[in-house]
Parts: sequence; C-alpha cells; structure tokens
Amino acid sequence: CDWACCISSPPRGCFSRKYLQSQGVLDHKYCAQKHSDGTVTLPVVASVLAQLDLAPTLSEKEKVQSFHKRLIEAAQSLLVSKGETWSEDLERDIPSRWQCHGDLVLFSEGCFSHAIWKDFGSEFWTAVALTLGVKLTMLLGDSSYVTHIDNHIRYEFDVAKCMFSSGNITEKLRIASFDCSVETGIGYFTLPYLVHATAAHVHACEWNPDAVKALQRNLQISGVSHRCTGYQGDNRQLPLSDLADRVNLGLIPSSEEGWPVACRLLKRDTGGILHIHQNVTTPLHHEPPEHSSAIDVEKGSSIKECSLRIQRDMQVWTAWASDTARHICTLLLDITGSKWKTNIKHIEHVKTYTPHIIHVVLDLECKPF
Ligand SMILES: C[S@@+](CC[C@H](N)C(=O)[O-])C[C@H]1O[C@@H](n2cnc3c(N)ncnc32)[C@H](O)[C@@H]1O
Repeated sequence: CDWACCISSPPRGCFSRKYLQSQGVLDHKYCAQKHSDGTVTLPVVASVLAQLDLAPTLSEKEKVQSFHKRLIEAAQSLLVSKGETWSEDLERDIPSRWQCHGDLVLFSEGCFSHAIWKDFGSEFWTAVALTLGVKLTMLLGDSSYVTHIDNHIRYEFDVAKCMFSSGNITEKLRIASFDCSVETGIGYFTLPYLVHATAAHVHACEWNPDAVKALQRNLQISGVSHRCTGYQGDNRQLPLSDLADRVNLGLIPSSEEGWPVACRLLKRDTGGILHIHQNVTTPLHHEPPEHSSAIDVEKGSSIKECSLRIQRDMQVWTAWASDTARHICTLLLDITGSKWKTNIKHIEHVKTYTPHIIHVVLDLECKPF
C-alpha cells in the first residue's frame, strides 16, 4: 500500500485523531483504516514522523542521545557484517547532532568523512535514514521539498532553494506570545505573527522567488493569506512607508542595512516597535587557571567568574543597544524631518554561537515627540 506512513500499534505510537489533527500532521489524502482487532490506523505525513513525540517520557536531550546510540549501532552492525573492524575513530565520525526538515536530514560538514562510508554507498545511507526515522536523505532522494512543523505551524519549502532557520525557535515562541491583533507588521517571522500573535496584517518582502512561492503555499495551509500582502524583491527598494506598528529586522549577523527602510515604515503619528537582531561580539574573557590549589576555592572562583562574565556580556549588549537606539533616532529624524524618542524595552538572548558571539534581539520602542 502506498500510505505515506501510518501509526497503529500501541504503546509506541498510540495517538488520537484529535491530537494528530491539532499537530497538523494528519495526511488528508488518505482514509483511516479499521482493523479486525478494533484498532484504527491513522495516516500521517511521512515527513513529520521523526518529529512526533513518540516517547513522551524521554527528554529532548535523551531522545537525541538515543538516536545517536542507535546510529552508532546501525553503522557498527553494517560494518561488522562486511567483515570490517569497528574503531573509536569511526565512532567519532558518527554525528551526535543533525537537523531534520521533514523527511530530509542535514548533517554538518566534518562527520561521515571516513572513506569507508562512501564505499558502502546507498546501503549505508539507507541504514542511517531508517535509524533516524526518515524515508530518504538527499544522498538517496530525488526531491528536496520538505515539511517542517514548528510550534504547530506547517512550513513546506524546497530545502535546496530556500533558507529555513530552525535555530530561531526560541524567538518564534516569544513572538507567539505577543498579542498583535490590532497591529500591522512587516519583516521576519510572517507566519508566527499571523498564526499565533494574530496580527491584523503583515507585509512580507522576500527576493527569493522560491521562498515567495513557499510562503504563499504556507499562508494558504495556515488559512491566513487574507491577512498578508507579499512583495517579491529587495526590501531596501520597497515603495512603502508610514504603515507599521512593528518591524522585525531578523537578518543576522546584522540587520543594519534594513534600519533606514524600517524607520521609513514606522507609523509617523504613533510610532511602533523595532525588533533588531544582531550578533554581538563580546571581548575575550580570561579563562580560569588550569590548576587551582584548593577545590572549594576553584568552585567559588568559577561561580564568581561566571557571574562576572554574564555581567560583562550584559554590559556589551547594553552598550550596543544604546548605540543602536541613538542611531535609529538620527535616522528617524533624517527620514521624517521631526524628532523621535526611543526606549530600550528588552534585550533578548537568542543563541550563543561561540562564547563570544551572541545572537540578541533589541526590542526598541520608537515614538514621535
Ligand atoms: C536567514 S533567511 C530567514 C529565513 C526564514 N525567515 C527563517 O526564519 O527561517 C533570510 C531571508 O531573507 C531574505 N532576504 C535577505 N535579504 C533580503 C533583501 N534585501 N530583500 C528581500 N529578502 C531578503 C533571504 O532570501 C532569506 O529568505
């Protein structure tokens, strides 16, 4: 049967239709099937199987660890069946992290680098794909169109042609908690603003035609197309002004090129909020000495070091935020010809790339005098 994928046997995957519906994973192309023993098999989209919470008792970390262990076991058993010897070197070559986009898995460079995996070819990649619960990988597959479900929003896109950042999930969750029901917005995170923050209207500008196509499709899937106006092209050339209560400037490492257009877009009479993303670089910190004379002293100093480090990081972010606020004030004056005041409402820490490069978001309130 050509069912995309199905879940039938408890206890591993016993879900109600309502639960699957609420997660947006029921595959409506197929009908449910009733079996002679009274159980019912519900069709789900194959690509989301790996993301379903199949083992609610395990934490996310434990789940990744368990997949990593299974990946090692699968590689080991294939290798041994071919008469090869397992080694620590090979074990280190098995990745412990990866990104799942529906039924496609992305591994970083620097893993599976050993020539032996290449020699095993598709047999090895099939074992990897099966272990991770995906149907295919780019190494075997012929389609790069994927479905990714993030906080109940369904994103369908061509992963080979569009960029999707799953690392922004904490920021998407924060946006989901906003109430934008009387607001017009523009910028990043169109779908979370429309679906969860229930924005009255969102303007979305994108220069990649494939991403525009995907956005149109996803707006329809979420049933929010009527609250979105899309523009294809360079957002710096956008012929719009004086319409937004909120502008999301999500481009990193810096969104600075978009600041003038964002200032032009803010409502002239009431102003609004700019969410300015930036990778802020903090100075290198002095690491604690390798050997310390007494354990309790070492422990004490590491806590102190840690809190000092956080304080220094916060000072760097605050200094960056103050500079940015001043810069935005100048831009607003130049663009509108009148004075504005800005207020740093919040600085959100999104992600640490290295201990010294930190992705932050400044929520800057801008009001005309
Ligand atoms: C980092 S990706 C973000 C993708 C997605 N919004 C997400 O959060 O996962 C940045 C997106 O902005 C688009 N982009 C970058 N600069 C642009 C510009 N000047 N005008 C229009 N679109 C732009 C890129 O094509 C890309 O789709």
